[in-house]
Amino acid sequence: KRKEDYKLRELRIFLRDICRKLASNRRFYKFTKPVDLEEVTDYLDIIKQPMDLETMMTKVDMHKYNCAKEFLDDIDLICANALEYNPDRTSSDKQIRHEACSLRDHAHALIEVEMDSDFEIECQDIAKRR
Ligand SMILES: CC(=O)c1csc(NC(=O)C2C[NH2+]C2)n1
Repeated sequence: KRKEDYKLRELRIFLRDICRKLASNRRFYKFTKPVDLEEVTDYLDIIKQPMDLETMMTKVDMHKYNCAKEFLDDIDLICANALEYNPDRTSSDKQIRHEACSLRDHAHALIEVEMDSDFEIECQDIAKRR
């Protein structure tokens, strides 16, 4: 095991905790699982790269994230997808857009508060080398 592998293990432990906290917040319920393509039949016509919190937890376990920025890029993707798929002036579209923006802001704020900035810089250097 190299020194940087221990850093990436610490990153995975941290990101699992962030993912758990977001997925347990009822406000973000719609983003916890992949959109059901049998219910929402036109989803893939509009959204080319679906993302959700359960998929992100699996990606943590599969060592797909080498720094918190890569994790936040997928959070931003969840949000952008929801804004794109729900653009209308209806209250249901407005509500899901609000929930999506809240997920994005909560995730960024949680990581900002809980993550040592030097640790993220070290992880981003590892990410660059891989
Ligand atoms: C995850 C996501 O963006 C999502 C799941 S259902 C949905 N939208 C609707 O069901 C209708 C409300 N206007 C269309 N958006």
